[in-house]
Amino acid sequence: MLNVNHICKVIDEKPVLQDISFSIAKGSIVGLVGENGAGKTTLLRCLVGILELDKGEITFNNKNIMTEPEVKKSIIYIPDSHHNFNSYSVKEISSLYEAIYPNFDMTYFHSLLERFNLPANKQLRNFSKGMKALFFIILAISAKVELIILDEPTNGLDAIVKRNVLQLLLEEVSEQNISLLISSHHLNELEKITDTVLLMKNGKINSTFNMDEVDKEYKKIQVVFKGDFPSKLKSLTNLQITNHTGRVYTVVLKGKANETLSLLKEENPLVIEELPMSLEDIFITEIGG
Ligand SMILES: Nc1ncnc2c1ncn2[C@@H]1O[C@H](COP(=O)(O)OP(=O)(O)OP(=O)(O)O)[C@@H](O)[C@H]1O
Repeated sequence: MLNVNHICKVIDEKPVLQDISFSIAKGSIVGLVGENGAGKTTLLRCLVGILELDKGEITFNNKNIMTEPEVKKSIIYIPDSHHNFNSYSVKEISSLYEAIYPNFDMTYFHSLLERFNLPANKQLRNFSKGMKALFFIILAISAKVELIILDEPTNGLDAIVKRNVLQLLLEEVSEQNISLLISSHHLNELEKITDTVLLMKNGKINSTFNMDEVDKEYKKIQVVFKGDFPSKLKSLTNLQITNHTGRVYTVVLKGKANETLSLLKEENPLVIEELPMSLEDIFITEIGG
């Protein structure tokens, strides 16, 4: 559906995106994660043609988004800040989106406003930060497009609304067979809903994870030795200590995990236990921290 082929973007002589390629299939939920300044927002802005590419191409349903811009009616991008809309009313904004997106469903839009207790007769400046975030997610869903791109969508939402909104997005994906691309620093939320996660570092896609196969690639182990952590294990390139409190160490093994696990066991640890691997563990292992 969406294909990104070797795209590059330079801003102020700085290479912000460097040779990025990936694709998003119909019906999938893809997460985009990376440290601050990695280039996530720039990438999202390129995907919808707000920023021009310096190299590479982006196609949606085999149509180039730059040379065949009508294809952008099938994609909606919700940025992480909505200040530009403050002086407009709910009615004005929904009418604007209805004019842009041919399948915009106004009846559904109003039913979602009601479901989430948002007023339909106010200006956006009267909404709290969380209400605005919720409003734009509802707007995106009501546009009935094929791909929704969300930048930090759950910032400012309280725990209950957040859970309901994520549930709503999941329902839309399974019932309408749409796709989602979500950039977020909330790794615990992303790991619950995504099929694939793209990890960005310094303007590049550092790695791509299929969330169902993470356990094959990594192992997270908690281990306690009688004395210090053996120095010969510390020098292993596929072993990273991610945490330690006293003599209790948490390590992540990447690749050849079973072989390295045997090396740990050979050092006769007092305790050795495998823990579930989270997206945050992957992030720390790959980005370093
Ligand atoms: N308009 C701009 N002018 C100058 N530099 C820019 C501009 N937009 C982005 N950059 C630079 O590009 C890099 C990537 O920024 P971007 O906002 O895409 O990162 P990000 O991964 O979304 O970060 P964060 O997680 O903090 O939101 C940063 O170094 C940033 O300073």
